[in-house]
Amino acid sequence: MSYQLHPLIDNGISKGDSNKSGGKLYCKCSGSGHVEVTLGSNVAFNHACGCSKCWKPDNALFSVVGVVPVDKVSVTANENKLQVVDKSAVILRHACKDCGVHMYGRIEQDHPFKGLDFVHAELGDEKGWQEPQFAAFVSSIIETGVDPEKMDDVRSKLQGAGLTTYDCLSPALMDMIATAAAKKAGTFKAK
Ligand SMILES: N[C@@H](CCC(=O)N[C@@H](CS)C(=O)NCC(=O)O)C(=O)O
Ligand SMILES: [Zn+2]
Ligand SMILES: [Zn+2]
Repeated sequence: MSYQLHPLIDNGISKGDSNKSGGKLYCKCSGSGHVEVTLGSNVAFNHACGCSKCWKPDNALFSVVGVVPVDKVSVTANENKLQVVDKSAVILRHACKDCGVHMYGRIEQDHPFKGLDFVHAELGDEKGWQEPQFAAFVSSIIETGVDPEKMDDVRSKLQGAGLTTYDCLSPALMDMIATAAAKKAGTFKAK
């Protein structure tokens, strides 16, 4: 193919290990200068994201990002190298000042996903992280410069890799957001 979706997707997705209970993530700085984040659980809702805000490896059109409870995330080396990319975003993405890799994204404001941190498990040198489950914000890759005429091809490649494509989040995640909104609005109907 003339473009890369993501290294974890282009060559066929490998299943994760359901017993995996965490591991370490490293930024791309070499030697002892890397930022290290230790996760105390596997990622959940791991997915490809085409939005312009999520960190992507070189030449990839998509990010792969999943969530971990905030209390399972700790920065275990070189935390002083982290800075927030965009303080006005919902997800405060903490990136390495030197290599630019996003080590974790945290939500501080009131939001249905508050309490979950967004991480890129591919930054770990260990295998077994949950494999990508779906592709989100697919149309957003146009905003990063992809020719709109390539979209059918991109979607069929994602689907061929086993990823259902969405132009926002998956139905399960959109339902969680709408449920929180309904509770706020007073329109929520419990079963
Ligand atoms: N089309 C926009 C979509 C951005 C967007 O909404 N990203 C989603 C998926 S990561 C989100 O939840 N963003 C919240 C945030 O970035 O704070 C873009 O590509 O920049
Ligand atoms: Zn770095
Ligand atoms: Zn994103």
